[in-house]
Amino acid sequence: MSLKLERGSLIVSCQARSDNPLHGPLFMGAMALAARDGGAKAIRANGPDDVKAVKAAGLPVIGIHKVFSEDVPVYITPTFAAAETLAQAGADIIALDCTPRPRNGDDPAELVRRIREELGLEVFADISTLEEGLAAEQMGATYISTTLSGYTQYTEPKPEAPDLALVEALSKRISAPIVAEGRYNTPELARAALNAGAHAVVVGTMITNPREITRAFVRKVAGP
Ligand SMILES: CC(=O)N[C@H](C=O)[C@@H](O)[C@H](O)[C@H](O)COP(=O)(O)O
Repeated sequence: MSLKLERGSLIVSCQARSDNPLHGPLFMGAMALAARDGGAKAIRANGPDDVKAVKAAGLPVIGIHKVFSEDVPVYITPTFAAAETLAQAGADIIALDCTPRPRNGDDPAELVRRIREELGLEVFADISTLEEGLAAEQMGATYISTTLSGYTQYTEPKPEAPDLALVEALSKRISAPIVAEGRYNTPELARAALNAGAHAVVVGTMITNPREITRAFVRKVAGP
């Protein structure tokens, strides 16, 4: 299966870090089933174990492999080896950090080329600026996603709102489908992304992270 998303598709990101009580393939697999039943058109998942588990929902899977290493900012699928484990687990497309930041890993253009040629898979580029989106398109990425806006040193501090301006700027300059991702925390914001030119929207935290959702409620309820 490759990733052929219709315009207006909702992608649900099912991820839970190791300190999250919902960490692990059992919970992420169940999240994917719930997302599918709710109408999601694809799942974004982290690591080969979770990718395998979410495949059971029968939806296309955008696989990422977060590998953290000290002193470098890039952690989303930084190496070909990380991408390979996702392919073996059944990912339908590989997402990776396509920013030009220092990494313990492979140059993103080289990674895109090898993933396409050696794994036979397409690439979903995570970027944070218009320039990075333009570069990712040149590298041969199939989808360009605003995932990292607010999370690179030069786009910090992270605002509360999603980066709709980046979606609009990318959609005016790039013919590849643009995916809006990062802080789309309400259905209205997801709709606004489509109106700004996005082809699809990824929602993570507000659908699949009850701890963060609880925190958001607590902040309002317990505040002045
Ligand atoms: C910056 C980074 O590492 N983003 C990650 C990428 O996979 C995930 O932690 C996010 O949850 C995902 O992008 C969806 O965004 P949101 O959870 O805001 O809906």
